[in-house]
Amino acid sequence: MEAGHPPPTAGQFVVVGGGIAGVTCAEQLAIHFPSEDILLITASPVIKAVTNFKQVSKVLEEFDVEEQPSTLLENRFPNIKVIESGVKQLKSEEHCVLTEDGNQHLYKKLCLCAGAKPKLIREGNPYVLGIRDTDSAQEFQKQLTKAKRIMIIGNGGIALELVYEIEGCEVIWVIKDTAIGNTFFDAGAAEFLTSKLIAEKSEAKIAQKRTRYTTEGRKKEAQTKGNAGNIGSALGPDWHEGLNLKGTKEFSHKIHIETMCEVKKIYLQEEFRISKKKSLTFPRDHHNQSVTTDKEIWPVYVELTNGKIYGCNFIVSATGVTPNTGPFLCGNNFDVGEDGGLKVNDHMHTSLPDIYAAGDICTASWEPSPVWQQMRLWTQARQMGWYAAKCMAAASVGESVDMDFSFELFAHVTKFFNYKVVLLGKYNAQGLGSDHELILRCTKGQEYIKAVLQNGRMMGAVLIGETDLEETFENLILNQMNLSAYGEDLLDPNIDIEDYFD
Ligand SMILES: Cc1cc2nc3c(=O)[nH]c(=O)nc-3n(C[C@H](O)[C@H](O)[C@H](O)COP(=O)(O)OP(=O)(O)OC[C@H]3O[C@@H](n4cnc5c(N)ncnc54)[C@H](O)[C@@H]3O)c2cc1C
Ligand SMILES: NC(=O)C1=CN([C@@H]2O[C@H](COP(=O)(O)OP(=O)(O)OC[C@H]3O[C@@H](n4cnc5c(N)ncnc54)[C@H](OP(=O)(O)O)[C@@H]3O)[C@@H](O)[C@H]2O)C=CC1
Repeated sequence: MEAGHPPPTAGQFVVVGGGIAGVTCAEQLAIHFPSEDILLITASPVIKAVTNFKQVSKVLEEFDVEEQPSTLLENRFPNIKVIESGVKQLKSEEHCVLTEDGNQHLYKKLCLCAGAKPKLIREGNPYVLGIRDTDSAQEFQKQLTKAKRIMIIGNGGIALELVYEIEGCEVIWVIKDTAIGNTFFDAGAAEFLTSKLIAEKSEAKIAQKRTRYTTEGRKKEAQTKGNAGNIGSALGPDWHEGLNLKGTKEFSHKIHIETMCEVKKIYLQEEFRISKKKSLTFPRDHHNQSVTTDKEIWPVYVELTNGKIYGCNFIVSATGVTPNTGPFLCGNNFDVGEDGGLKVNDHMHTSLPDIYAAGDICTASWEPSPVWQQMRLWTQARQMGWYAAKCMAAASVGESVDMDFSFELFAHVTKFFNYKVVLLGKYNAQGLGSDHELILRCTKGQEYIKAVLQNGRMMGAVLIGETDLEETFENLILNQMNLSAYGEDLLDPNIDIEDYFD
């Protein structure tokens, strides 16, 4: 053992990370073993608790997330002890973790749930912001209140939410693809949503989604920012509800989309002034009107791979996440996936003895069901944390456990541009090649429904709007009924498909 450290506590169940995955895992372990102490070690002074959990259908689930002081968790589960200190080092051979407060903790079984970090287009550039936790979201808001124009890079969940929510600030949205929202939508769904984006945004306040964060937790977080370099838990749905996402201007929405390009070079103001040869591009809105004469001097200029250059106040890099596997895991020989996550098998077990992982940090490395894929989402963090606890419990008493049902079918419910969005199975025909057919139904401004079929069987679906079809489609994907005989009738609005199949 490390010289100078207090003697380690006895081996127990230890969970690292106070996000959805870690907290769910600790809670389940506490329920399985009421007479044992469960240690939850987290770098953030608030934890994320799942509340109001509702199983909407067999696989679809909805819940709220509350950011709470860790004492609330300890009150609910007297056998959970929370340590608010980052893990400095894992010593897997010694079954021990060292924390930044100078203590060491022996584990008999450990679950790593340390989440992920934003994957930024440029590390260390003060004008490039990522959004992950409460602190980074607040920093973004602070910068936005002084901004006239910002650039958003990326085409996934965060970018989709931001372009819809930001007001009073020009947005140059830079995407690699031809259509918006590539991580969730195909071109058809993107077109359906784009029409909403360019339509004048209603003055009415957008209906709230879910999630409330307690100010209690926030206050405490502000007071205890002692864990320099450590990240807080990821935000979740409705993270922007409490933030005033308004720039300095009076207009509502001004978005210019640059498709099929990436960032080539970022110039600071001074660098740009020196390279005078470059001429500025004036951004245009959807009517091809110049939105500015651009006499402005901007703090930062961005050259895109299509040759255009835009000045802006700052850049948001909404370009995905990287699993948070270092430096506290250095020196341990984990198998990692292509995306850098800790590989876990069908029992959430990593490649090292007695170490499990769940949530954004891990890479699912089992042979998945044909209609499931990993995405770093809230629901999967909860499901993985829950299932990891079940596997840890079973292993410690020598029992076997079957794969949890939630991994049978990918199911995600969320909101984009104020539409309810349900994604099921291979919703974008991922991995199906050209051997599939799509059946579509679209009513502009109201709903967009897409069913993905292969050999007459439904493999996935996208449901945008209040379609009420999620349960029926979920069943059709799960039971793999041959739907060839129904053809296009499957989405005929005159046929009540729910009655047909339920
Ligand atoms: C802006 C934003 C919006 C999102 N919106 C949605 C959405 O609408 N729907 C959806 O499904 N998903 C959404 N997500 C994704 C979702 O939030 C994550 O997938 C999920 O929260 C991951 O949970 P986790 O527990 O694995 O990790 P995290 O929530 O990141 O938790 C990791 C925990 O580990 C702790 N930690 C890190 N390092 C250490 C260390 N060395 N020692 C101790 N503790 C450590 C952290 O402090 C934190 O408590 C969003 C993400 C972001 C950033
Ligand atoms: N409502 C919801 O469900 C929400 C979910 N989230 C989740 O939070 C996490 C973080 O969100 P986000 O950052 O948007 O991540 P996402 O993974 O959703 O999207 C990242 C986007 O950035 C693109 N990209 C990656 N690298 C570059 C680059 N160098 N230049 C330009 N574009 C690039 C990706 O394109 P490509 O795919 O081609 O690599 C993709 O379009 C994700 O796990 C996401 O699923 C976030 C907000 C809302």
